[in-house]
Amino acid sequence: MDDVPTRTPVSLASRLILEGVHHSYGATNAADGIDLTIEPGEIVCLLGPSGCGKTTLLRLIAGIERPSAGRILLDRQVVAGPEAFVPPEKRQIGLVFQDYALFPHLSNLDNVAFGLKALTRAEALAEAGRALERMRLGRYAADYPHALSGGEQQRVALARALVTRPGILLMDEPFSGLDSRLRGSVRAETLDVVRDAGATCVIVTHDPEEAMRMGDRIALMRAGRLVQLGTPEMLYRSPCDLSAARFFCEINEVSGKVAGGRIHTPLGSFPAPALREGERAVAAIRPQGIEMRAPGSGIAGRVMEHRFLGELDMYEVAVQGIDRPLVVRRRATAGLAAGQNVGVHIDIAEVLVFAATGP
Ligand SMILES: Nc1ncnc2c1ncn2[C@@H]1O[C@H](COP(=O)(O)OP(=O)(O)OP(=O)(O)O)[C@@H](O)[C@H]1O
Repeated sequence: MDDVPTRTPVSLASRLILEGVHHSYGATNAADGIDLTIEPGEIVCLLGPSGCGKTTLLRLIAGIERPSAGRILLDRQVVAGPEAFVPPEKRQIGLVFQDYALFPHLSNLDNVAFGLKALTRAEALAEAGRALERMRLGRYAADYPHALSGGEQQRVALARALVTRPGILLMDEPFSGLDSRLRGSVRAETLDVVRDAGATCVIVTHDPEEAMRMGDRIALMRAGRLVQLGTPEMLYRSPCDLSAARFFCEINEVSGKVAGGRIHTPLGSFPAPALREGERAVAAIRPQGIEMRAPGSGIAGRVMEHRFLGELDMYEVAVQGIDRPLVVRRRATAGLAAGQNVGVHIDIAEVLVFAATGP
């Protein structure tokens, strides 16, 4: 094909609004009053541990499930609510599942052409062919999905989801079937294609790093609820509670008590302006926020273990007054080995303070 467009045709991106959305399976509240607005063209990742309700929310948006209360709007149209329910095929959505859900008995070209029901067969095949070309899969058009690698199958699934130019693209753990070496490149490619298409996009993932790479915003979920919504930086820097902090980064948790607006711990005192006087609290210290200098400065510590991990090595450092050694991540320091005494210094910018009785 000579006249292959290099960019994916632009969709008319939809605004998605969820208002007080509830859904339960028996006694399990899989969606427990979700309010969320996603702007046209925005990529939002639904992030959270297994069973928190991410897939249920995606299925509600798609129209595969119907909410027991609340409303879902696409642009100004109510697609789910007490007064209306629009079935999935009428919602102008594109879906990409974890297992790609390609039809094994159809060629890659026919898989992509499948949703183009409004076109003649010849038009649908031509359009599907262009979509495969854009994904650099044109040479596999006549082949069957099983002959492709996982990454290529994922791209066929993405071509199929985008060929109808949906206003909103919904992806459920789209990269989890790929091995870790392939995942990074397929992720980056997918992000380019989705941005080019301009579609609003909701991606379900349980991987915080993936959410930070892909999402304009991240919606952090727990037990059917939305616990925090914001940019990746906002969620990483200012997690709403200790559980959210733990979810984003390995942390050292050091207990202490609040006095004079600060938490006092064996590692020193840190500002705790939002906490009550006398309250038990936890200082969460990121491993990269701990520095080891010559003994005699800072807090006395001893290196218990050193593991070479490439760019940043991991050290475990015992400090008096703390039950477990601190996990420290630093560039490998020549000669710093297990058994050595060090002076521990904490970078206050890497310390978050939370009430001890978090969820
Ligand atoms: N069809 C169903 N019948 C009964 N319970 C269900 C059904 N689907 C989901 N659930 C329950 O609803 C809750 C939310 O499930 P959901 O699959 O939405 O979570 P998730 O965050 O996507 O989890 P995962 O990451 O493991 O896929 C879980 O407790 C789950 O066991």
